[in-house]
Amino acid sequence: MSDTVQSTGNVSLHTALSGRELLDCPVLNKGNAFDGRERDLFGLHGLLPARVATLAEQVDLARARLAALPDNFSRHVALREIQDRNETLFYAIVDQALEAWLPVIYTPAIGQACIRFSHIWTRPRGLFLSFEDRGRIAEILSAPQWDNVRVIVASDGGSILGIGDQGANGMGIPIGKLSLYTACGGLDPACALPILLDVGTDNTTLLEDPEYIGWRHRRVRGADYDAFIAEFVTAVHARWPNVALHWEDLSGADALRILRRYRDRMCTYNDDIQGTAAVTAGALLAAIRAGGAPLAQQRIVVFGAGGAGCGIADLLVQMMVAEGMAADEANRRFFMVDINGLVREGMADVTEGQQPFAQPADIASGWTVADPAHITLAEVMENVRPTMLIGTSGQGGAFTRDIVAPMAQQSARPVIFALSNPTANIEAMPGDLLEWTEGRAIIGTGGPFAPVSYDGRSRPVDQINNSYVFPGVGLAVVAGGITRMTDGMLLAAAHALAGLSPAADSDDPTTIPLLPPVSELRTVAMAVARAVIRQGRAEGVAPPASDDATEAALKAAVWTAQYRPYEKAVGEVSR
Ligand SMILES: O=C([O-])CC(=O)C(=O)O
Ligand SMILES: [Mg+2]
Repeated sequence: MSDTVQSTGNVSLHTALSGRELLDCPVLNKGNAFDGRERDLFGLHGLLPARVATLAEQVDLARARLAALPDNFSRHVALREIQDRNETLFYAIVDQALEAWLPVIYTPAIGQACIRFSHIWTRPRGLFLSFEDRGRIAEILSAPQWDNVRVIVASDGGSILGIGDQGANGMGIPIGKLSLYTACGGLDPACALPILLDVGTDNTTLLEDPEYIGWRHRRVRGADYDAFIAEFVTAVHARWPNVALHWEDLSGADALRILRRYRDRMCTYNDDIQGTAAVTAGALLAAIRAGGAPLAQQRIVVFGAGGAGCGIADLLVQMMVAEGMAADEANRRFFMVDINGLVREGMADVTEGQQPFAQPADIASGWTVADPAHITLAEVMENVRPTMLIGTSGQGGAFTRDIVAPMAQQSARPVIFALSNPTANIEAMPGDLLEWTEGRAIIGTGGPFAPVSYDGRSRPVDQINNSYVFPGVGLAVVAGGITRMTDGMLLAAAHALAGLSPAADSDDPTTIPLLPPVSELRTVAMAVARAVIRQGRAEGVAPPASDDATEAALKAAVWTAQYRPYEKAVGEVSR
C-alpha cells in the first residue's frame, strides 16, 4: 500500500489489490460504496450487492445501528468492528460528532474494552510482539505492509489508564490513541501502527483466564526486559528512521527509564509523562488567566508521584524557570505525595523522577502529624495550603472534603485537576469538588464529564486530557520532519493550547471552560503542531522552512475521511 500515503485530497489512489483482498483491507475497503467502474476494474462484481451506496448513507445506517445498542461498551465493540472492516467509514462516523464519539472509542469506554479485550478480540490490528519473539523483531517489522508507518503507539500493558497491569489486553490503548491521532490530528490511518509488547502480566485474573490472548507468563523484568525493549527500539529506528515512537501506559519506573534512554537518539515521546504534562501546563496557564494564583505564587501538591505526576512537576518547573524563578526555588514549590506519604529527602524508595522534588527531611518539624515517618495527603494539605492540587494517583475517591476544603480557605480560586482515568478511578467527582470549595475551585478531570450545576448555574468541567496534545505532536512529526521531542517543544504546545483558551478573554471566567471544546480538537491539533514545529526549527530538530511552507505542509498532511476514486496500480507496488 505504498501509494496510500499520497491519498490525501481528492486525487485518485492506486492499488494493486483486487477482489476479496481489496474488501479485506480496512484502509482501502469501501464496502458497498465501490461504484460500477471500480467494480469492473477490481473484480468486485458478485462480491457486493447491486446498489451502490454513498459514504453518507453508510454513516447514517451505522449510526442508527449504534444508537440502538444498550451502552457505550457495546458501541465501542461495534465501532471497532467497523474500523477493522472499513476505516474511512469509522472516521466518517466519528467526524460527524467527535464530542459524542470520543468517550466511546477512547476514555472512559476503552477502560472496559481493555479489561475485556481477550473476549472481544476478533481480527488482527497492529502488532503483538511477545517476549518469545526476541531475536526476530526486525524480521517481523520488515513486512512490506508496514512500509508507510509514521507514528507508532507502543505499550507493554503495564499500567493501563488507572486500572493497572492488563498484559496483552492493553492493546486497546495503542489502538485507541492512534484512532485519536487520526480523528483529531488527521494522521492517515495507513501510517499508524499500534504495538503491544507482550512481556507477560502479573494480573492473576488474566493469567487464570482460559481465554486470555496474551503470553501466559509472569511479567519479565530487569535486564531481560530492558534488552527486549532495546531490540525493539533498535529495530524500529532502523526500519523507520523518521518515525514518531509514542510510549503509552508503561509502569512508572519503566516509562521514565525508557524515555531518558532513547529520547536523545530518536523521535520518541511518552504520552503519560510528557503529554499529560503539556496539557496540564496549558490548562494551568489558562486557569491563571481565569483567576488562579500567578505562576510565581503557586504551591502545588501532586498526589500520585509516578510518571505522570513527576512529568507534570518537571514541565511546570521549567515553565516557572522560563518566567524567571530559580530552579531550586521552583522545585520546592512541589509537594509530591505517594504511597509512602510526602516525598522527602532521605526516604527509602524515592524514585529518580521524584528526586528533584523531595522536600527537606525536616519540612514537617513544625507541623502536627500523626506519624512523622509517613506524612499523609491530608496533613500536607492542612499545612501547605496549596494553590493547586493535582491527582494522578489512580485512586478513586482519594480527594475527600477534608482534603480539599482547606484549599478554599487560602485561595480565592484554588485549582484542582483530578486526572485519573477511567471514571471509577477519579480522585473526586467534579460536583463534590465545587461544593467543598464553595463553588470557587477551577476544576479539571482526565476524562469527559457533563457540566455540573452549582448555585443554580451550569459549570463546565474541563477535560485535561492528553488528546489536547499528542495528535498535534503526531501531525508535527509527519508535516514538519521533527527528529526529537524536546521539553521546549512541549512547553510550546502548552502555550499554544493556553492561547486557545476561551477563559482568556471572559468577564466571568467561572462559567467559561479553560480549554476549547472537544469538538475543536482538530483546530487544537493544528495549533499545537504549528507551535511544536516552530520551536523544533528554533532548536534545530526540524529542518528549516518558512512559516508559509510549514502551513502548506500541515494542510497537505491532514487526511480526511472520504472515499477517493481508485485506479489499478501499475509497476512496482508493495502489495
Ligand atoms: O488515555 C487517557 O485518557 C489519559 C492517559 O493517558 C491515561 O490515563 O493513561
Ligand atoms: Mg496513558
